[in-house]
Amino acid sequence: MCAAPGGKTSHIATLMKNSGVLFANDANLKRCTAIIGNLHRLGVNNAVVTNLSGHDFCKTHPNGFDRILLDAPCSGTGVIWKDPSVKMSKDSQDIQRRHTLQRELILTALDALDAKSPTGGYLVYSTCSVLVEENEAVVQYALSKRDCKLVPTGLEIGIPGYTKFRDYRFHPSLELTRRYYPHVHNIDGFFVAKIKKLKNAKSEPKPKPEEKTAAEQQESNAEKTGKFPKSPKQQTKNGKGKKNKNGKK
Ligand SMILES: C[S@@+](CC[C@H](N)C(=O)[O-])C[C@H]1O[C@@H](n2cnc3c(N)ncnc32)[C@H](O)[C@@H]1O
Repeated sequence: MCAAPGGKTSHIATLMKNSGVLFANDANLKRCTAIIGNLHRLGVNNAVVTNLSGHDFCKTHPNGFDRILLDAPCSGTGVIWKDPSVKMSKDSQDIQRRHTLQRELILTALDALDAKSPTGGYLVYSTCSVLVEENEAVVQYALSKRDCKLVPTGLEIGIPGYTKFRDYRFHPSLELTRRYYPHVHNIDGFFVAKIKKLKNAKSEPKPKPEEKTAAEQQESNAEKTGKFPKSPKQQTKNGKGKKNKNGKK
């Protein structure tokens, strides 16, 4: 769904051996030309390249795809070793913007899948970010908004995704997702989740207030205020939680 320049599309095309139909979409027209170039170079002749925003993707083929890869636009915090400028060029507002876009795209991707597909109904969500806000929090949001469940990725390496992180609490099935770190796995920092869509009819299961996890509470607070909760380190830095000279908070 966010396919340029086409690295993963080319790999999928190789696995499909020019059978079936492979759609490669990207919102950036210039970057679409890179997909076309790569597919031509590799002799792929079963692919259709489209230039749509992911938001419109499900409108073209609602419930129409067997499998979707959403390799979402992200902060790139997993590839800092290749591009150290990421450390200086991204602030918390960038992360908030990406988190919002990722949540929109993951719902669109689920709406474009066919739950009744005899061979699929699967969405793979991935990022080259190591931030919980772009990974587990996005998947948790999808689980709360659509009838779907996490399934094993089938990947042999990688460590399980977080079910708890600082104040976040995620569904236990988040441990089926996989995280990768350069210093552990000698590859880019990466996150992968495989999701099975269970029903084509849209349903937004609304949790009762008492069922809201801390993370969901934070999510809705973040939606209201546009701000993520600060990490304990940031809170100390800003003086919150620090005692004043009289020993009072
Ligand atoms: C992580 S890159 C994809 C890399 C690609 N999957 C590969 O393996 O070569 C994310 C892509 O998302 C695209 N993108 C950003 N916003 C988008 C949107 N709203 N809809 C669709 N694509 C979008 C960007 O143009 C960028 O090419």
